[in-house]
Amino acid sequence: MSEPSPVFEPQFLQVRELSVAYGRSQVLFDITLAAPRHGAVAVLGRNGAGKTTLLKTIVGELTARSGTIAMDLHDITRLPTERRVRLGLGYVPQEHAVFDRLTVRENLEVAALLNRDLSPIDQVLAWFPKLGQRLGQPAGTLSGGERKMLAIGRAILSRPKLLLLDEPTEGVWSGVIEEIAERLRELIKNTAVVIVEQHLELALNLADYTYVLDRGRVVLEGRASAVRHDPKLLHLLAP
Ligand SMILES: Nc1ncnc2c1ncn2[C@@H]1O[C@H](COP(=O)(O)OP(=O)(O)OP(=O)(O)O)[C@@H](O)[C@H]1O
Repeated sequence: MSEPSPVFEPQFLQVRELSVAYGRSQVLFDITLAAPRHGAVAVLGRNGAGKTTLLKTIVGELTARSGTIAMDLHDITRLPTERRVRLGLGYVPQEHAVFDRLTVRENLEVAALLNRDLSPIDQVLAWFPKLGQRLGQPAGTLSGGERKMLAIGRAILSRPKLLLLDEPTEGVWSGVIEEIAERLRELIKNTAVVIVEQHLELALNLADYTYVLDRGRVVLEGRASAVRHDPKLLHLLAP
């Protein structure tokens, strides 16, 4: 008797041969990448490699020149951002992820208002108890770590099925990084996550699979455990 063929779960996010340009300047070249329904993939690469451009194109802030983006088998390549959000897309951008002049509470309330599928703000506070002590404080006065917690908290209020995280620990004191990482580990158990992260150890720890970009191309990919030991890795990340 022959072996039964393995059953593969379809990937939740499927990016195929994606090319993106700013005007005449092409920045991404034929990127192919996938993320499972429950699990994280990391996107690494030195400054300017194209990581943020990739996330912005998946969100719909930038338009693909060619290639396709599918989410849960829906082709979203030409959909406006709000339709992608309705299909379950969440995004924590690298910058301007919170309203500086609004308090922590107001930031969370605005996010809850914008999302139809409300989950209580209390859930965010249970996740990040530090925010509970800062509810009346303008977000602009938070520490780097607290701002990231608020940004992630705002994103999870909509219970995204796919969450894109652009440098969730940038500017965060090392003592707080593990606290954020712990929450992300919980989230990854039931969410598709794409994480762009400079903190190599953290990225390889959280992700099942890793893509390394260099000048807009995927030049190395594989299971995080294999990429970690690839001799090309440090060279590709060197400034
Ligand atoms: N609005 C823009 N107009 C023109 N070129 C841009 C624009 N934004 C980014 N670029 C260029 O696109 C390339 C990729 O930038 P991107 O921000 O995607 O890289 P990155 O890998 O996210 O870098 P970093 O780690 O520094 O955030 C860079 O060469 C950058 O200068």
